[in-house]
Amino acid sequence: MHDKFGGLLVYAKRLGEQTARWGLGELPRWSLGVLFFALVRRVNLGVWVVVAWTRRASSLGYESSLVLLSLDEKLVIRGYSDTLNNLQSQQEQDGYVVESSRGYLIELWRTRESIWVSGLFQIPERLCSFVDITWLKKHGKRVAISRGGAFITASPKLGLQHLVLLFVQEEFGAISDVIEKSVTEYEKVSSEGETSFTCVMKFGGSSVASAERMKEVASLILSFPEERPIVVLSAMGKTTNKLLLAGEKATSCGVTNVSSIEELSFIKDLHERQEQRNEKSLFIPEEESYFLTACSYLSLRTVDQLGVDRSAVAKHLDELEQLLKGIAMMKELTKRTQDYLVSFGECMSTRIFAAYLNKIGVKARQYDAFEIGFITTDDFTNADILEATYPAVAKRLNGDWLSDPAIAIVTGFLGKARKSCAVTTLGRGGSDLTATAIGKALGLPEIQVWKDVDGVLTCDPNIYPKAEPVPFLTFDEAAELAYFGAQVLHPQSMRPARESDIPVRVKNSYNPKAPGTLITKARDMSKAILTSIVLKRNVTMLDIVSTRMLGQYGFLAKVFSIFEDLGISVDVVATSEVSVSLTLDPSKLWSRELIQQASELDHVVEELEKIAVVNLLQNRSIISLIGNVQRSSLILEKAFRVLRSLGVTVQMISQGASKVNISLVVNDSEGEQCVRALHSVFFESELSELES
Ligand SMILES: Nc1ncnc2c1ncn2[C@@H]1O[C@H](COP(=O)(O)OP(=O)(O)O)[C@@H](O)[C@H]1O
Ligand SMILES: N[C@@H](CC(=O)OP(=O)(O)O)C(=O)O
Repeated sequence: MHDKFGGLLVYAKRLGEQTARWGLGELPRWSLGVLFFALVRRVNLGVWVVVAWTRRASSLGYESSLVLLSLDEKLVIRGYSDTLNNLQSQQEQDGYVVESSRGYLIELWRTRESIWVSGLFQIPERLCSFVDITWLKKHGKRVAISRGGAFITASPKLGLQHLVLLFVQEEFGAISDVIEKSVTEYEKVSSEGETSFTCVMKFGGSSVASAERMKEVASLILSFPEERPIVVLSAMGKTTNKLLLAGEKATSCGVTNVSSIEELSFIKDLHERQEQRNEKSLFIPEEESYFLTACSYLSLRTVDQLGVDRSAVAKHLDELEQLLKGIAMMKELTKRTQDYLVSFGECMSTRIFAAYLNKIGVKARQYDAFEIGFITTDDFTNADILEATYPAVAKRLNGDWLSDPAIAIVTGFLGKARKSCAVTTLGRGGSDLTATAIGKALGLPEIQVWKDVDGVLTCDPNIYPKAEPVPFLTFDEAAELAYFGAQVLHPQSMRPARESDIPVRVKNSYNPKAPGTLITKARDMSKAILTSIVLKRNVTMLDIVSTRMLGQYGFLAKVFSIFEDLGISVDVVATSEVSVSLTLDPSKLWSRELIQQASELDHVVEELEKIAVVNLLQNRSIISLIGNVQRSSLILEKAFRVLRSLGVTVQMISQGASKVNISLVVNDSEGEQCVRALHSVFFESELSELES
C-alpha cells in the first residue's frame, strides 16, 4: 500500500492543553484502516488527493488529523487544505528565522524519483536521535532532511500547537544535491523533476521596474528551488503608459517634429547621464534618440545594468522606432496599432529577464504569449481569451519542458486575435489574467501574483494608508473587488482560476515574507462581516422613468435592449415598477473612457428618451462593500450611520446577486471621505463593538 501511495503526511493539531503523544517509528499499516475518508478530489491534471481524518488521532485528543495521500506520481503536497494553508501563513509570519541547531521542515515535495523534504518546523532534540536526519544548508539556513522511515517534527515557535508526522516509504536519492543548490545547479534540479511546471508566478510592472528589481525577482524565484515555475511578466514600471503617450504624441507632431514626441525628460535624462553612459559605452547617437522612448531608454539601461547582451532587445527597439515613425506619418493610432505598440513593453521585459537568468546560469526560455497559443477575440485593447487557448498553451509549454526543461518566461497582457491574427491586449492590468489562464491551462496547483503591496488590502492604500492585508478571499469576493475597481487585480483574472479551482496567492515582491492573500473557492465566513471597501470613480449614472402608466410590462426589457444594441454594459442597477437607475461602466478600463465621450452618451439618452424621461448624472462614485452579505442588515446599519454623520446622501443602493457585494452610489467629491470613514468603522474596531 505504501509503495503504491508513496508518501503520507499526517498533520495533527493539538486540542486545548493536552499534550501531543504520537509514537515514533513507522506508522503501522493498520492505522490506515481507521482512516475516515472525508473528501476525494482531483486538484489538477493527473493528481489525486485524499483528505481524511483518523479516529486514532481524535482518540488521542487531537482536534483533527489531516492525511494527504498521493495516488499519483506527480503530487506536490502543499497547501491543499485550509489547515495546511493556515499553518503556512503562520509560519511565514514567524519569518522563517529559526536559529535552532535542531533544524526545521518546510514542505514535502514529490517527483517521480524522489521526495524532497525541506523546511520550517523545529524538531525537538529528543526526537532527532530516532530518525535518520541529514543536515543541509538552504539559503544560509539549516534544513533537516530525513532519508526515510518516520520523521516527527513539532514547532515550539507555534507554542507546541502543531505536530507533524511525516511518513515516507521511499528512497530519497540525491536529496542533498537537490536542496543544497547554487544558482547554476538549478538547471540540474529542474531537469530531474521531469513532471513539468509546478506553479505560475506573475510579476507586475511594479515588481520589475528596474535592473535592481529584476535581480531581486530572480533571487526570489530561485528562493523556491522546489518550484519549476512559469514566470509571467508585465512591462517594466510604467512602460505601457509611456508607450501609449509616445504613440499619442506621434499622431500629432509630424515626422519632422518627432523630437517633440519624445518625453523631454527622457532626452534630459539621456544627456544628464551622458557621462555615465559613455563610461558604460552606452552612447546613443543624437539622431537615434528621437525615437527612443523612455521605455527604450529604460530597456537599454536595464540591459546594461544587468550585464545582458544588447541584442536581447535591439531588434525590438528598432521595430519600435519604425512603428512610431509610421504612426507619425499616418497621423493615426488605431486600437489595433495601439495594441501592437504597447506589446513592445512585455516583449522586451521578458527578453531581458530571460537573458539575465541565462546569464546567471539558470536555464530560461522566453515566450511571446501570442506565439504560444493565446488566442483572443479581435477586440483590440480589450480582448477576451478564447477556450482554444488552454489546450494550445498547455501543449506548447509542456512539450517544450519535456524536450528541453527550462523556466518559462511569458509575456503577460498579450494575445493573438483569432480573425486578424494581429497582436491584442487583454485590458489594462491583463498580465494577471495571463497568469491565471496559464494556471488553468496546465492545471497547476497554485497561481502566484506578486505585487508591490502585502496582498489584497481592506481598501486602496492610496485612499487610506492604514489599509490592512486581507488574509483570505473567495474567488467571488476577489472578482467583485476587481470588477468594482480595486486596481490590484484584473477584473477578469479570477475566471480561469475559479473555473479550474486553483488557489491564487497575492504576494508582495518587496516583502516576500508577508503572508499575502490566499484566494480560494470557499472560506470560513462565520466571523466575516466586511472584507474590503472599493471605490470606483468617475461613473455615469442614469435615472430612467417610464413615460407609460404603472403596470405596463416590457419596460425593463426595452431599456436593457437599448444598452445591448449600443454595446454598453451596465454595472449597478436598482429598479422600481416604473423607473430604473443604473450606472454605466464597461468592465475594462480602456472602453470606459469611450462611454464618457459626450457623443456616445448623447446617443444612449436619445434612444432611451423614446420610452422614458431620462436624467443623466455624471461624476458619481460607486462604493462597493465586499463581504458577507448574510450580514447585510448589520453592514447597512453601520454604513448608513457613518454616511449620515458625514452628511452624505446615498443616491442608489444595490445588493448584487453574487451575495458578496453591496454597492452605494455617491458624488465623486464625497467618495474618498466616505471610504476612509467606513474603513475606520469596519476595520479599526473590534468585532464585538461592530456587532453591538
Ligand atoms: N484593495 C487593494 N488592495 C491592494 N492594492 C490596491 C487595492 N486597491 C488599489 N490598489 C493598488 O494596486 C496596486 C497594485 O496593483 P498593480 O499596480 O496593478 O500591480 P502590478 O503592476 O504589480 O501588477 C497597489 O500598489 C495599490 O496601490
Ligand atoms: N503592462 C500592462 C499589463 C499589466 O498587467 O501590467 P501590471 O501587471 O503592471 O498591472 C499594463 O500596464 O496594463
